[in-house]
Amino acid sequence: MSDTLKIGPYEFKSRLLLGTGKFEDMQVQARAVELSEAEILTFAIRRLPVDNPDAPNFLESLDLKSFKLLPNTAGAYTVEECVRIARLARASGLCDMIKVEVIGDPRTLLPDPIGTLEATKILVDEGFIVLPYTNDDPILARKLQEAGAAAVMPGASPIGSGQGIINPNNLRFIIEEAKVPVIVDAGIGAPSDAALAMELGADGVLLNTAVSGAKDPALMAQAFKLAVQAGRQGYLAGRIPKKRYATASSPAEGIIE
Ligand SMILES: CC(=O)[C@@H](O)[C@H](O)COP(=O)(O)O
Repeated sequence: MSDTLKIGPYEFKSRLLLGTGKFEDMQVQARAVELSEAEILTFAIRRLPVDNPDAPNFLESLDLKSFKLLPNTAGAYTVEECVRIARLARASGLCDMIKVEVIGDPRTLLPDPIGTLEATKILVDEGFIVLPYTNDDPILARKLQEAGAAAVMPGASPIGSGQGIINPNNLRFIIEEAKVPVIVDAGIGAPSDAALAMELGADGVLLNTAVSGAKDPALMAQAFKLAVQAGRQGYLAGRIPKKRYATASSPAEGIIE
């Protein structure tokens, strides 16, 4: 049975999306990307010298033809900035997919929900395949889908915090109602967080800091690959319900008195 992640017209075997640009060493980044088996890589457009493609940059150690690039609008604090950055990405031929980030506050880096919705509407109208980074609000997730988002990307916890999933209940609400893929993005700290997101029924996980900041990023990337696969299989297999009291593991029938 093929179990692929479908975003807009694209289909992926891997459900792990990886952020780039935060690794200390570009060779380590390349090895981590390889071991993660991620097919979608995200990067901040503002950190790329888009007006000079020959200038050194953090993507050059990667064979970009092997990946789907997901440029993001990191650093945008207004709708106008976000839309301008997205248009720049498209004009530079980077990709038709865009991860919308409209940040509402510099300390928490939480998204501005109203700006995110507005930017999503504008960019969908302009023909982008829009994947908005959003907070874990089920109502906003619904409105983003109604606006034409190709996926919704609720944060597990603040970007780079490594706190893991703060509100699994909200994620569950978003997942239950979603008609597009739900990709848990940001705040993932350990492979177990990614496995939990997938067990909850998320379609994918996007992370950066947990791998790029690990003591051994390549080994951690591999651990995340396995965790996402395990979580997905656990979800598809259907976990047992939680009960208040014990149930004997060995059935009572057939026991010799
Ligand atoms: C694009 C990117 O890599 C981040 O914006 C993303 O939200 C990952 O967050 P973490 O670094 O917390 O995984």
